[in-house]
Amino acid sequence: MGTVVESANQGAVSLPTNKKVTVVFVLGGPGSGKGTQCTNIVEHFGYTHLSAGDLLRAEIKSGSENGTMISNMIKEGKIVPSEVTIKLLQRAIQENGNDKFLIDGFPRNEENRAAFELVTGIEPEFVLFFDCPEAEMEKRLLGRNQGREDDNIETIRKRFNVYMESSLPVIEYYNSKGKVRKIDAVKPVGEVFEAVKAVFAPANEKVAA
Ligand SMILES: Nc1ncnc2c1ncn2[C@@H]1O[C@H](COP(=O)(O)OP(=O)(O)O)[C@@H](O)[C@H]1O
Ligand SMILES: Nc1ccn([C@@H]2O[C@H](COP(=O)(O)OP(=O)(O)O)[C@@H](O)[C@H]2O)c(=O)n1
Ligand SMILES: [Mg+2]
Repeated sequence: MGTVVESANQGAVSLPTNKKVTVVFVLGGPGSGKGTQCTNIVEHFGYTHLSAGDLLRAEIKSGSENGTMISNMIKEGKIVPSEVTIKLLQRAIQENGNDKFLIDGFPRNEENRAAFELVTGIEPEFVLFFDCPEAEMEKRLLGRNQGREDDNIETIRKRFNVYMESSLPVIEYYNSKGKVRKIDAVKPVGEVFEAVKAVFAPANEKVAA
């Protein structure tokens, strides 16, 4: 079952305005393994991976007028206003030929969730939720080594607070609608992916097992 993107993009580039897409939200705390597992899902199930955090970091690098604001918010572990993030997600969906998307790290608060639904009309097929204890997430973030400005203990603590206060309620919201597929994310990468596969397979299997 697909949904329709009502395009708000009236820019110079001609983009499809009514694209039917399937969306899976990939949620979980910072360092729970969202990005790692999305890479595996892309390989096995043919989705396109859109990381909200990666899109925001690319926007900073592109020299956008919002760059300084986004950069400051990421350093503080705060959630960037939905308007900015949704525009980036919409553009990425419209520019991509695929019709199946993993949206990783979004929606991260109630404002993200409600605005995305209102602007795009998209309801997720389901929400993949990586459940991981804070101590394990902290250890992973401190060892991530990707040169991220927010992978330091001060920002990590702020991000954990934002996660508890703002992101968990979004997961609860989808849980009450029966849409959450919860994964025990504390195990090694391969074992976590086995659990992920059970959620996506067999309907979506790209190649025969
Ligand atoms: N199951 C796992 N066990 C141990 N380390 C992991 C696991 N999954 C991811 N990692 C590592 O933890 C760090 C954070 O993972 P990442 O996929 O970036 O998480 P997120 O996108 O949720 O912040 C990375 O260095 C990654 O290699
Ligand atoms: N929906 C989102 C996603 C990320 N972000 C910002 O980007 C930061 C990094 O997000 P991320 O998804 O790359 O982080 P990880 O969970 O992968 O560690 C967040 O802490 C927020 O500051 C946001 O403002 N809104
Ligand atoms: Mg990530």
